[in-house]
Amino acid sequence: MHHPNSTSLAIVSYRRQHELSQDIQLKKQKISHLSHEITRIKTKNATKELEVWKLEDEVVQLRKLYASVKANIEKLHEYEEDSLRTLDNHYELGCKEIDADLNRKLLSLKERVTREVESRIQEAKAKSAETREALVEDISRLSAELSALKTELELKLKVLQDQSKKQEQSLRQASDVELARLRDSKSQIDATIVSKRAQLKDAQELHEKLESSSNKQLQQKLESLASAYSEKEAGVLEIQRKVQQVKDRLKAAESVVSTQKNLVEKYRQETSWMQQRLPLLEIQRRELHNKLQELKGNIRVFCRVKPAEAASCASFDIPSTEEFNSNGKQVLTISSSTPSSSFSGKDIRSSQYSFEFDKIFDQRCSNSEVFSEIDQLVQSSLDGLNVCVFAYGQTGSGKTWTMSHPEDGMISLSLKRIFCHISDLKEQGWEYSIAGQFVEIYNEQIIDLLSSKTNCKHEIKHDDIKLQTEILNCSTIKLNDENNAIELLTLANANRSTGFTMANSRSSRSHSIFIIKISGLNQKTGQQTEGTLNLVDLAGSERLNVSQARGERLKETQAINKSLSCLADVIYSLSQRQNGLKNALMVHVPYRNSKLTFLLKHSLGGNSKTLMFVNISPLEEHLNETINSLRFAAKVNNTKISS
Ligand SMILES: Nc1ncnc2c1ncn2[C@@H]1O[C@H](COP(=O)(O)OP(=O)(O)OP(=O)(O)O)[C@@H](O)[C@H]1O
Repeated sequence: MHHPNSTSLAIVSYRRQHELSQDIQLKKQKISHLSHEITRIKTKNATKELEVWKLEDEVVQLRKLYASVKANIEKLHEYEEDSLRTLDNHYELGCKEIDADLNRKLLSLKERVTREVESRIQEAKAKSAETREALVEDISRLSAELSALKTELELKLKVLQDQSKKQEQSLRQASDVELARLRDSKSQIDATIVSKRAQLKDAQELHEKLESSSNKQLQQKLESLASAYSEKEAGVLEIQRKVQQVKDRLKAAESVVSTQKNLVEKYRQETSWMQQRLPLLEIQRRELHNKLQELKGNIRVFCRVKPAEAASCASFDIPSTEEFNSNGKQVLTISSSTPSSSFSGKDIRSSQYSFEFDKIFDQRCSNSEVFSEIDQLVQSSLDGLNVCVFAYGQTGSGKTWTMSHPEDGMISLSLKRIFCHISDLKEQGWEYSIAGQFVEIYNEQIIDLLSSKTNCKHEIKHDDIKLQTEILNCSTIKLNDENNAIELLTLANANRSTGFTMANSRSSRSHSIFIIKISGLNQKTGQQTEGTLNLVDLAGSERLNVSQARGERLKETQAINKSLSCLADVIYSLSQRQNGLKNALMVHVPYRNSKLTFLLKHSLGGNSKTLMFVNISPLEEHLNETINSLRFAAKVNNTKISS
């Protein structure tokens, strides 16, 4: 293969050869030389030519190869194009298929997604509806709460605003006051400054004056000022000491006050505790009080000896107040130098008699001392029990003195004590209602001493459940205080029979009974009580010669004897019952045998308390009656007479 460059070179070199051959001719010297060169070049050229021929051959070969390669390439191209076309076709077909498949899938996916989306939308819609409802509820609830809160906040705000307004007002007032005070103090300070300045000026003038005065005067003044100063200092020290003393005293007083306060607080607590316990303690007190009265005896007999008026007294041996025998009784011994012929049985021959009593009051005892023994029975009547206090004895033995003395008789003192207890018990919630009746039993007839009506029949009615007694048509006066009671007693005394018998006033021939009805209600505990206190002044017990009595007097005498002996029988039977004798409940108590015992039925038996004063005269001449009275006492006291 011949390269174009090589070809041009060959042409150039041929031309040059040609030129050179022309030059050779022209330059023969150089030709030989150059001929070598040429020969060498020719050789080289031939080699080159050969190489060119080889190269041209190679080029031809290569061209052939190129052509075949090109043909192959073209074939390959064709094949490639065919393949590509086929592939394109396949691709197009595949693409179409894939497209179709994809479209299908897409469609189904679309449908599925659409369905899914729709269902989700439905669900979401449903949920959103629920949520919306809940939200609506929440919102309405919250708005209600909000409005409530708002109202509350508004109220609070208003209160705060009011408070702040008030505070602002008070602050403003305080600041105004403070400002005024500051202004005052400023003006005071200004005034002080002015006065101080004036003083300073004075002092300066004085100073100048002093400076101008002699040294001696100054010295004297200085000394006097020094002594005055030391005096003042001592005074100040004294004042400081006194102030310290006052402070110390104040401190001590404060500590005393705080101790007192603590004590007061302690007492207050104790008082409130006591007040709480008071109703319970009151119940216990009542129970204990009643037990004590029972231990003392539900039937008690006391003897009271009237003060001696004459010299001819029987010899009375009365024990001292504290002297009791082994039975817990006091023994009265009477000795007589001239035994009375009216004594019967063995007593006639005896000149010394002994009687047992629960208590004996001698001639010196006052009514108040006597009352101290029945005081507790008055308390029992306030506690809801029925109580009877009798005064028994011959005419003139001191029954009326004991029972009805206007100042310190048992009636007066009992009333005083009742009203006193009532006011004491008020603190514990007790309210009492007191009513009084005053009757007389004369010839077995009841006479209402609070009424001026005569010929009025008074029947006795018993309430066996409440253990209370009622006298029909009998006046009852409500007693609110002692004055009412005094009015009642005055009225009774005025109405009391003033008819005279042969020897005595009719009052001595009748039994007088002052009935005090006591009803209590405790507002705090609801407890109720109903008690009756009967204060009885019995008819004179002296024995009358029935055979000598005529008409009214005979009737009186029989009635008195009957009722007194019946009273003794009733009390005796009751004491037998209470002493727990065999078949005690079988013991008959003859209440009905007299008006007196029938009237006092519920105040004599059961849990009621009976007290009998046996009033006796110390006179020798009354010894018979005294012995009779003591016998009566012995019977009701269920004791034996020793002689
Ligand atoms: N303890 C006494 N101290 C002083 N004087 C007394 C005492 N007891 C009685 N007397 C006096 O004795 C007199 C008779 O007393 P009183 O009227 O009390 O007796 P009585 O038993 O009530 O008589 P009657 O049955 O007639 O009513 C009165 O004058 C009275 O002053």
